[in-house]
Amino acid sequence: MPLVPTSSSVAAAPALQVHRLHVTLGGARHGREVIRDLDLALPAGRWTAMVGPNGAGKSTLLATLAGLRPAQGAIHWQGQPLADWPERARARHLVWLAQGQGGAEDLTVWDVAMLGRLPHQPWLAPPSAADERAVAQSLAAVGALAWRDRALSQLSGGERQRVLLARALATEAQVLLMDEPLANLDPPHQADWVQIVRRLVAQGKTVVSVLHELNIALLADELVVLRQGQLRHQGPCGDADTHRALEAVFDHRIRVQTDPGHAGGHVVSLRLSPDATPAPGGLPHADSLTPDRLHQDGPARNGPARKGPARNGPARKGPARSGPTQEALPRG
Ligand SMILES: Nc1ncnc2c1ncn2[C@@H]1O[C@H](COP(=O)(O)OP(=O)(O)OP(=O)(O)O)[C@@H](O)[C@H]1O
Repeated sequence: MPLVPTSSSVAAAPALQVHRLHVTLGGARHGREVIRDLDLALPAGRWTAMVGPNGAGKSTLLATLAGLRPAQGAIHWQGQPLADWPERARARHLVWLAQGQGGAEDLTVWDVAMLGRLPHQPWLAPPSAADERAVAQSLAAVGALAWRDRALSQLSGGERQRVLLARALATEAQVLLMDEPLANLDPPHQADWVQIVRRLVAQGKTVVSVLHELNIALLADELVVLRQGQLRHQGPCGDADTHRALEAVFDHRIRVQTDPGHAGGHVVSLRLSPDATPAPGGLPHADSLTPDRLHQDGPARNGPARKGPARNGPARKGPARSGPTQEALPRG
């Protein structure tokens, strides 16, 4: 495989190398290419945040890196082609937390978290002491141990999200891919999530997370900025070039400023442009919806129902858009 160009920040051997990746969704006949000719190298033992506008291809890319979407091009984890990983080894090495995961509604919180141990368990074997310990520690880490006997269906959106995070943690994988893991989490639990990620990284694990919460994304080590299925920038979160790239992909509707009082030292604020002033009735003036804007980032941004400030918050999707669940990862 040809060497993938690495950014200056990818000093150590990359955990992931992607070369000339193309992903088409929607079938062979009416398919749309949503990832185009993408090269990427992600550092091992670091936290990388993937950001970009709605429809940029973030979730598709993350699922593809987990081996859950057919793709053209090369994906190497730890220098080994993804397809060559034995299924069971891959399921232990790589865990994927999808946004808005459903399923397993009748299982208890404990049993849901125990699903994360499947890649470690012999077929039909009861949980080992190590399994029990990993599940208890993971539930404790997200503050969910007290609900261990409650059914998943009895939990709020944020509580459920924490249990699904515990399931991912219980796998004790070297690489964690998380798609909008902060959806439904209140600020204290968002802060807890950041601290959990920091701990994982301190243990040498690699975390890749798709985030709409830009202020939290800027706490990562590295930012991958996507738009229209292409890599627009990759760089350290503290770099001015990264900040400018971030502002550009969001049409300068955000501003990144230095703020020593803010965790990480940089803060993202929204810019309200005059041409987006709501008309009577709350919708943007039709004049502000230029053809350019209407067609910029695909269907998700079309029409007057632009999300405005909410685009920076937890944009949780319903189960219908959530794609394959974590159980879809091969466990062998
Ligand atoms: N089954 C499908 N067929 C065709 N196009 C699809 C399909 N699923 C998603 N898409 C399109 O693929 C593009 C990328 O979608 P994806 O969910 O990866 O974007 P995203 O960056 O995660 O968006 P968001 O920030 O809204 O979650 C979007 O334009 C979307 O409309």
